[in-house]
Amino acid sequence: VLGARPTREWSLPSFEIGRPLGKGKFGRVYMVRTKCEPQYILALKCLYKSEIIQSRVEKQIRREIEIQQNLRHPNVLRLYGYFHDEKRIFLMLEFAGKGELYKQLSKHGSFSEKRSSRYIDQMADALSYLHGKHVIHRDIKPENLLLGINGELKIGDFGWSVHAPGNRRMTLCGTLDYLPPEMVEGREHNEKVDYWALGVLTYEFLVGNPPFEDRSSVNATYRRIAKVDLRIPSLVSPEARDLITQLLKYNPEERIPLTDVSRHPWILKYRPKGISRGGTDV
Ligand SMILES: CC(=O)N[C@H]1CCN(c2c(Cl)cnc3[nH]c(-c4cn(C)nc4C)nc23)C1
Repeated sequence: VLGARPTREWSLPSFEIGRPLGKGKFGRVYMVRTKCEPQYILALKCLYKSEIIQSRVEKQIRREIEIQQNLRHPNVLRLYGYFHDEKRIFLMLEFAGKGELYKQLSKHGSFSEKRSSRYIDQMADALSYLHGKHVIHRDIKPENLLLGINGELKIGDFGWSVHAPGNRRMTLCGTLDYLPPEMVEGREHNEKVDYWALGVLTYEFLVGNPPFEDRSSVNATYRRIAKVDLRIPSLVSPEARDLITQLLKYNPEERIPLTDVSRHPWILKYRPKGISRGGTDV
């Protein structure tokens, strides 16, 4: 859309500001349009420097920008560029026409086997691409996923991604539900943490809640993850059950590799025969 690296300098006056799309941790996201021809629609993410410095996440934001700017994949939200003024940093992000996936998930409760399978197929594609560039996402969950205009899945937030392998102590601000045992136990971890998260995501799409959720306490969730206390309801098909159990292995080395996910029976069963661009007819 906006070419590899915009030769021109972007600034706030380059855009007509539209409606707010939502808010991230450190600021808001607005739908905007470039003033000059050709007019592009973008999502402009505004981050406040003061908040970034206060929360001591400057390095993380720099990493997010550096990582996402170099990624080009149909299931990864593009970061076209960024600019800043004295108070704020602005990220020029691809606009995902069908919005946040978690809103669809909470609206429907859970997704059909076909819709879930199509999403997981696209996630496996995107994760293979990221791992090929030695990027671990580390924060795969419905809240970080967006939907393009044709229903195709887009991984959005790269706030927690690192270059593999990582074992940085992370202030656990988000949900623990997606963390694998090795991260819950603060041990060294590698890109196989995303395999575990893919298994959690598959379960949550089909069942409507994450597998180790225990609303009684954070520690209860910790314990269930560390024990891999996995109970898959009978509503889940045997093929989906097989894939989930092959991803949710305590030992990272035993988790089914992404190449095998892409050719798993539950994935092949629903893959479009024609040349459709991997979208999910919703
Ligand atoms: C943490 C974070 O950035 N979360 C969200 C806010 C909106 N944002 C979007 C981003 Cl970053 C990109 N594209 C979006 N499209 C939408 C959206 C579209 N519809 C119809 N409704 C919405 C909402 N939102 C975005 C990411």
